[in-house]
This record gives sequence, C-alpha cells and structure tokens, in this order.
Amino acid sequence: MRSVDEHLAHCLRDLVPLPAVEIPLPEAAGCVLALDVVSGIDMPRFDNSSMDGYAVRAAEVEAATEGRPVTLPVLGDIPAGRGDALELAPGTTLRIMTGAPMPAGADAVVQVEWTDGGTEQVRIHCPSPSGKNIRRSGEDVREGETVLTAGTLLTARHIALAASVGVDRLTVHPRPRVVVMPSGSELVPPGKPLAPGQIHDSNGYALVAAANAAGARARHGGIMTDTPEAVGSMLEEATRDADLVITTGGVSAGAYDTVKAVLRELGTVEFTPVAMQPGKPQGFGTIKGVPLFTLPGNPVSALLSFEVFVAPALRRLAGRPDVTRELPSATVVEGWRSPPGRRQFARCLLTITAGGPTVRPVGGQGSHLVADLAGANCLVIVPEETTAVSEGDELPYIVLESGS
Ligand SMILES: Nc1nc2c(c(=O)[nH]1)N[C@H]1C(S)=C(S)[C@@H](COP(=O)(O)OP(=O)(O)OC[C@H]3O[C@@H](n4cnc5c(N)ncnc54)[C@H](O)[C@@H]3O)O[C@H]1N2
Ligand code: MOO
Repeated sequence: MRSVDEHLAHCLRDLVPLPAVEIPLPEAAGCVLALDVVSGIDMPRFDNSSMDGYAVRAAEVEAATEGRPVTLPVLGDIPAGRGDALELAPGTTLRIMTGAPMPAGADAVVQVEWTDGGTEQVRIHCPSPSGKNIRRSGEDVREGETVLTAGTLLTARHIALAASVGVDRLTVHPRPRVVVMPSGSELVPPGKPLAPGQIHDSNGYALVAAANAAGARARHGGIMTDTPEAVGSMLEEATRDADLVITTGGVSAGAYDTVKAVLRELGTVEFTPVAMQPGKPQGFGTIKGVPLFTLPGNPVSALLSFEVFVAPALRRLAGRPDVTRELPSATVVEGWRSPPGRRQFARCLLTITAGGPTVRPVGGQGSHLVADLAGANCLVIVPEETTAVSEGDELPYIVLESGS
C-alpha cells in the first residue's frame, strides 16, 4: 500500500503555479503576488503634521508655560489636502490639521490640547521642540523602493501598502478554480425531500466550503448519478473552466463504482489504496490536462482527504511557498486506539491552555459520523506504527479550516 507521503508527493509531482495574471487591486487579497511592486513615490509624499494643532517655529515657543503662555497671531488654516505652497512668517502661526503639509519655515506642531484653541490668536502653554509632531517625507517608503516582493501571500496589510503607493492592479497567481462533483445515485441535494434509500449530498457542499477556505474559487458541479454517460459527460464539462476537479465516491470495490470505471478510459487517473485511516481509497491524475482528485465517498474521509492531499495541491497551483507545512504538536489528554500500519487522522478537539495546546478525541472515529466531525477542530496525526495513543503523548495536528 502507498504511504501518505508517497501519495502526496505523487499528487504534487507535476503541479506548477497557475500562470500569472494582472487583476484589480480589490480582488488580489488571498492571491500570491507574481511580480514585485516598486513604489513610484515617497511615503509620506511630503512633510506633514501628525496632530491637529498649530505650525510654529520651535524656538519661538521654547519658553511657553501654563503660567506664561506664548501668544501668536493665527494667520490661516491648513486643512489636509491643501496644496498651495505656504510659508510661516516669523512671529506667527498657522492652524494645521493632521495630514496637512507643513508650511515652509515651521519646524514643529503644537497640538491643540496644549493651547487655548484660538482662531485669531492663540495662547500656547507648552513648548514643542524642533521636529515634534512632524511626519517626514520618505520615512516610510522611498521612491524606487520594492515594497512588495513576488511570492507574498496578499492580505489586507499588503493591499493597504499597494494602494498607498498608488498601484491599482497587481500581477498575481490567480485563485485556482475548483469544480466539486460528488457521485452516487443515492444523493439528493439538501432542501429536496428524500425517497427511501436516499441521503443528502454533504460532500459537494463541504468541499466547496473547504476549497474556498483554502483560497480557491470553488463551485458545485452537480451530482453525478452512477451511469457512465452522466459521469463521463459531467467530468468533461467540468474540465472546461476548472484548474482542479474533485469527485467523491464511487472509487472503492462496489459494483456501481462508476467514477472508477469511467476514469479508467478517460485521462490518467490512478487509483490506489493509501495507508491511512480514514481515507484509504484514493485516486489522482489528470483529465484533459486538468488535475483531478477522486476522494472516497464517506463524508469524513472526503473532507480529511481534502486537508491531506487537495489543500497542498491548491497551495501549489496558487503559487504559495508553504505547499507542505511544518505541523505544530499538542499533548494528548485522553488516549485512543489506532490501526496498525496506517497513519491515523484522528478527529480531536484542540484546546490552547496555559501549559500549551492539548487534544482529546471527539466522538466515534467511523467515517460516516458527520456530527462528530463538526464537533472536532483538528486532525491529530498518529504514526503508522502506533496502535495506542496515551495521555501525555505529543502528536502533530492539522487545524481544520484554518483558512488559507
Ligand atoms: N469491499 C470494500 N468495501 C469498501 C471498502 C473496501 O476497501 N472494500 N472501503 C471502504 C472505505 S474505507 C470507504 S472510505 C468507502 C469509499 O467508497 P467510495 O469512495 O466508493 O464511496 P461510495 O461507496 O460512493 O460511498 C461511501 C459512503 O459515503 C456516502 N456518500 C457518498 N457520497 C456522499 C455525499 N456526497 N454526501 C454524503 N454521503 C455520501 C455513501 O452513501 C456511502 O455510505 O468504501 C468502503 N467500502
Ligand atoms: O478509509 Mo474509509 O475512507 O475509512 O472510511
């Protein structure tokens, strides 16, 4: 049987980041930058005030105290956005707002709280040393400086910086487009009544949510009923606008495992048991050049297989540097059993305590137990050779739906 690591390496082997595209700035959060961003301006662009107050020559207010305030005539106002070149005449002041350009000749700002707030003339009762309350041109970013480097996973902070230097489009690796297609004639969408023998499709919905949480743009491609015609045409249709296709079900040993039968004729998908629990029946390959994962149908197995194999593949397509990750460890506070020779992904509840992270198993470990899965927030990884997990063991874990 293939090991988990071997299967992951096999799935990732031929995947490369999606070709870079230029997109509008507001759409770029969550994408990986493909081209450096160089600033065309200094930031701040000009010396400006960091306080609402009065622009002064520091030397003229040096002696100001509560008891002996310095009084200066106020010759005008500088609101933020005022662009004409102003000069501060000696022995005077100009009222200035936060973000407004400093007038020539002024070398400090006295914040309004340290004055009587006058508009004709102002009494200043505190000195403001030279440079006080001034934000200097270029102290944040210099014109020509590289402010964002290729490979950065863009978040709100990076969008703020790009916008600040005036960039409205970024060249990024796009979010992978994912189509999820569950298979099984027993499946009915939620919201529709169930006839005898039928169940609601949960995998389609769960995997769209998981793929979106992992940074993809996912859609449900519809339920494939167990006929070769339906499966074949829906799979081909899905490849038209997908960077990755996920199917669930129909891949074990059942007499109606149509996905397996159809894919043997179409594309390069290889079906293989993987030494893991749950999630043993796995398949991966391409169809019309589009990578395709066939995940097992049991809902827990499907979602867990997504975390273990599909999420890294999506990170590779998205150009992320962290395709595989160093996993954190937690202390087990209640033991459980694990099958020999298989890597177990145990549904657990992770709690961050003062003594560090701890984990305990949640409910049963059957791969149909969706309610217990919903109560878990991590998968604890039990090595292949371990058959009993004991209190006090330190084991690695994957946080479920931690986002991208
Ligand atoms: N003789 C064997 N039988 C099975 C084996 C095996 O090795 N030999 N493996 C078992 C394991 S482990 C798993 S996992 C499943 C995988 O089977 P399939 O991938 O072929 O999945 P199905 O048979 O189609 O479905 C399994 C189970 O999950 C339910 N299901 C399927 N799709 C959905 C969905 N979209 N939403 C909710 N539930 C779904 C389905 O009704 C079945 O109950 O095979 C075991 N059997
Ligand atoms: O391996 Mo299956 O995926 O346990 O239920």
